[in-house]
Amino acid sequence: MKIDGTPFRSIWRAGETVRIIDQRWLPHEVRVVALSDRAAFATAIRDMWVRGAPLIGATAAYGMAVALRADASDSALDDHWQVLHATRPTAINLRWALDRMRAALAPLPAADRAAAALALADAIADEDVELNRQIGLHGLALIKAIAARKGGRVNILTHCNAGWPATVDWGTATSPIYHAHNAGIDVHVWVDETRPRNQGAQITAWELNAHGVPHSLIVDNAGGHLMQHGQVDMVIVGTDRTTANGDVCNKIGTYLKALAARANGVPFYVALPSPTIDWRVKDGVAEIPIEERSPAEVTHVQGLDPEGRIVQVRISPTGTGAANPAFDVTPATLVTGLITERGVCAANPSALRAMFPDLAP
Ligand SMILES: CSC[C@H]1O[C@H](OP(=O)(O)O)[C@H](O)[C@@H]1O
Repeated sequence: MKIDGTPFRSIWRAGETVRIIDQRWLPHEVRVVALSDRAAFATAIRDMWVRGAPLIGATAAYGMAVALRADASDSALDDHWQVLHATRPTAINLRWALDRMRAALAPLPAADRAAAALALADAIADEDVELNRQIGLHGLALIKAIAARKGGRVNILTHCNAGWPATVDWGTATSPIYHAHNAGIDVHVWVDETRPRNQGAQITAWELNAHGVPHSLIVDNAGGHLMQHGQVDMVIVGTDRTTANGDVCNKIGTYLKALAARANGVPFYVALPSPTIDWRVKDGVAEIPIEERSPAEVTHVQGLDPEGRIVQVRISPTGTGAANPAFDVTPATLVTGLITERGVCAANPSALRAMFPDLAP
């Protein structure tokens, strides 16, 4: 999408150099950095310079390609896989991308692996852009139907950031919104700030602002109230891992939004590209590993000080500890539909298998 009129992706290549937007400093600074070796890629994923399931996968693919320049031996291929896979546990796209890279590279002579890996990483990035564009077209049909039914502004609530910075481009949850806005439909987005890291306040609000999409920032706990008062026509969120049964793992707080949506008759949609489906897992609550991040993300908050410096401030007493589960799992029974690149399907095993007969085991 565009930043000040200039088209951007969240990750791109300039010759042999891979560059990213370091998202830790958004919305106040757009810092572009080059990632030069395996350690830099691992740090960028682990410390959330880049984040969002599809982008994590694309970044890991490029990380594998850059790592192979240093050592492309069979043992190194496995070691690169291990180091990059260990960065974050929940988004399945990380494993999906690394598995796809290793499967394609292992049969090649070591001398050919780095170049082949770079080409495959490029392909994974380009595929992600197209998958998300297609998600947007299928989601657009849902928004159009609501607009036709109510004959006015469509109010959409989203949680965290499943926007273009969470992917290579377009986003997943935001792609239908961008398509609807571009088609002249009057859409407005309730943007959950999304504690503790505030990806909604810092990234979703920033990207919607840049594209001119009407939006309002809300505290995470306002969504249920807005739904009770008829202020939310649909919820669209992203996901970091969706199971073969249709259970949806996403940023912490998503489950509560799904409960409020069900209680108020608000359709709850999840937008995802097929690499985010983990066909090996059925019961999301029991089986998906939930990342536990630093308590400091809860006890501190980042923002601009009066002098315009980006600072962290403590918001709780020094002696207060914190728990920080980064994700939760919404059972498939609370999901109205899954907006995929092939169409909208029900969140159940048979519908998923019918939508993806070539992928389902
Ligand atoms: C399109 S996937 C976006 C997904 O990833 C985010 O998590 P994080 O910022 O920790 O990587 C969040 O769960 C979003 O819904």
